[in-house]
Amino acid sequence: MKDKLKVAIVGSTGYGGVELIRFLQHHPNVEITSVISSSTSGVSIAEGFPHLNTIMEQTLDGIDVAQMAANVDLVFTATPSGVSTQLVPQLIDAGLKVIDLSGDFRLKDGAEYETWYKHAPAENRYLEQAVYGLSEVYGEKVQGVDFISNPGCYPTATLLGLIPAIAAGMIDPASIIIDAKSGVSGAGRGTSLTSHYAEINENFKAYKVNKHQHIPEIEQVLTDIAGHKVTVTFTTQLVPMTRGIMSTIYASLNGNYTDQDFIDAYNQYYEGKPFVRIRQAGSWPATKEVFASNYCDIGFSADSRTGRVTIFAVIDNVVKGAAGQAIQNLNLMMGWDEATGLQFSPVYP
Ligand SMILES: NC(=O)C1=CN([C@@H]2O[C@H](COP(=O)(O)OP(=O)(O)OC[C@H]3O[C@@H](n4cnc5c(N)ncnc54)[C@H](OP(=O)(O)O)[C@@H]3O)[C@@H](O)[C@H]2O)C=CC1
Ligand SMILES: CC(=O)N[C@@H](CCC(=O)OP(=O)(O)O)C(=O)O
Repeated sequence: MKDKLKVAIVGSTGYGGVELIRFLQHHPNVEITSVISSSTSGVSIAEGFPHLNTIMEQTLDGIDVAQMAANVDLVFTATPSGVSTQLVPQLIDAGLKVIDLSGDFRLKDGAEYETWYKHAPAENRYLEQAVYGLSEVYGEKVQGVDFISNPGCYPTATLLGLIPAIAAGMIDPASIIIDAKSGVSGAGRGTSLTSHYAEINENFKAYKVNKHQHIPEIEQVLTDIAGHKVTVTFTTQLVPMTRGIMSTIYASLNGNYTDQDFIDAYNQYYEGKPFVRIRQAGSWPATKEVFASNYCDIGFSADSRTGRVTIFAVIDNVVKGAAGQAIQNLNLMMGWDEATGLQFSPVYP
């Protein structure tokens, strides 16, 4: 039997890390060799996460780069921004493959990173080495590389919703407005007033308006696709649910395009991509329809009266927006079927 790829998960006690465990446990080509926490070690992960009782009782390890280099092939870093900047270069220098879930290596321009993330950037050579893993768009670039920067949750939904229309010249990139909503798990497991039950329950709340760190990430990719500088208006709102992102996108049409024109263009762009599903005309996706799965569902309404299109893209932020796409990228990196270990139906209702 072929040897399995040995992986470690740093940040395994966070939402992204625990979701990596849920999927990787069933991945036929992977063995989780080490689950790592910077704050708790020597106890079973099931102690802090009783839903893993009898399923995953591995003991949490501390961070030890030399030990990882000796025992594993690849490290997922599901760590906060600012932490990955410090840790990932050490892992790469130790000869490990890395898939980083943070925002620390997504922006190619270190100065721009510092402006939006308010942390010092990683050295340029690491920013240059990182391949941005929006799987459906940059899947070929990811193949065979050693270091992938996994996209942000909002950018994943937004970019998958926009790229085919921009690539086909169907919309004016200068007109794009993105109205994005996220469940609270997008903010991670750390406690803050924002995710306090009494603050979020029965509440809708805009935040980081025109200051969100995903704005430059979305613009960087759209600029690459359009071939000229693209800027967007992007607003994030917290909604009272646990998982899910809906990105509602408005743009001016470049012609008399119908819903069916969009459906055809998107089906063509995403042909052979198992995790993007395009809705029929008159049907728009809901977050529950992708819950706990790696799917991104997209629907349209092209309006000849206003000359604008509304595009809806939904994902589960913890899966397609983080752990699921990271595993899809692992599969692409390793030359495996990109759906390996990810073929679960959404949980419904
Ligand atoms: N939640 C989401 O929907 C998405 C998250 N992301 C990104 O993925 C990363 C992980 O997010 P998420 O799981 O939600 O975050 P959480 O806050 O839930 O978890 C973060 C993890 O990082 C660990 N950690 C904290 N500080 C350090 C440190 N100094 N050194 C090493 N480990 C540390 C924590 O565990 P411990 O104290 O045990 O070490 C914890 O397990 C973040 O960069 C986030 O921005 C990206 C897309 C979507
Ligand atoms: C609901 C919520 O708070 N979401 C977070 C997404 C954080 C995240 O995923 O950050 P990176 O992708 O930059 O790592 C936010 O808006 O900042």
